[in-house]
Amino acid sequence: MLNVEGIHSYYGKAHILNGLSFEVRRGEVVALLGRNGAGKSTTMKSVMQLVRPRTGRVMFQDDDLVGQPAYRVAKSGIGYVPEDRRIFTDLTVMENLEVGRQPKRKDAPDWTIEQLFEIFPNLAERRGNRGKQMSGGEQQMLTIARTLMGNPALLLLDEPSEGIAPVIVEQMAETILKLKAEGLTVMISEQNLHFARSVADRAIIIEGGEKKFDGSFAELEAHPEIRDAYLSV
Ligand SMILES: Nc1ncnc2c1ncn2[C@@H]1O[C@H](COP(=O)(O)OP(=O)(O)OP(=O)(O)O)[C@@H](O)[C@H]1O
Repeated sequence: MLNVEGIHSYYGKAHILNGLSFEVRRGEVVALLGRNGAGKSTTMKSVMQLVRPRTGRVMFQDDDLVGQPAYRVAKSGIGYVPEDRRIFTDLTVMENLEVGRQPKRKDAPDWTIEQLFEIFPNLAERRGNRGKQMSGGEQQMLTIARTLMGNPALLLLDEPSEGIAPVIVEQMAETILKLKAEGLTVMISEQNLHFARSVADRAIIIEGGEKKFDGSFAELEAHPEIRDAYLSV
């Protein structure tokens, strides 16, 4: 579904992604792992074209996204939830969800607000509340739910377990598994190996903008030296 092929991305002169290639297949949950500064967020931004790779291709359903405006990437079916939650604090939960509404798309789950309330019961209870009255974890859930209102075929979640209470982290894991059960393809970036293993089918480890490992969590467990070299656990 998504084929990233040899991308090089920069911030000014700083060379951040160094010929990175990987694939995300339809229906799987993939975890992009790596230490602080490894290039996980830059990878997601390079898929969304918020950072434009200077070379390489980002193939999404037979289309090269490189050079396309970010809004068109979103319209083509990739939902992106950045690290910093971006809800409208003065709008209610319902209004925030309405803002995200996009037409149906073939090949992608089609969400109604009621279906999203089944997956995010906390949001259902707080549907009339304004964004600013919600906890960090609830805001994180609302950002994801609003992104789903765009009916993406692929969802990119940048560090979904970061900065939220442990009980909400568990809910977040359950939520991602429910989305997978609905057939959504998901890529998460994570520093939390335990969380990643609880939701993802496969791990891709990057360091210094290069891929160092691509395989199952069982394979990763069989090679503790890889974990020790590239992950902080
Ligand atoms: N806007 C920017 N301008 C310049 N350098 C940046 C910018 N954003 C990130 N970087 C640098 O790019 C490198 C990769 O950062 P990136 O945010 O992709 O890492 P990450 O793996 O997502 O880590 P984190 O967990 O900190 O988000 C780091 O060295 C970082 O300092």
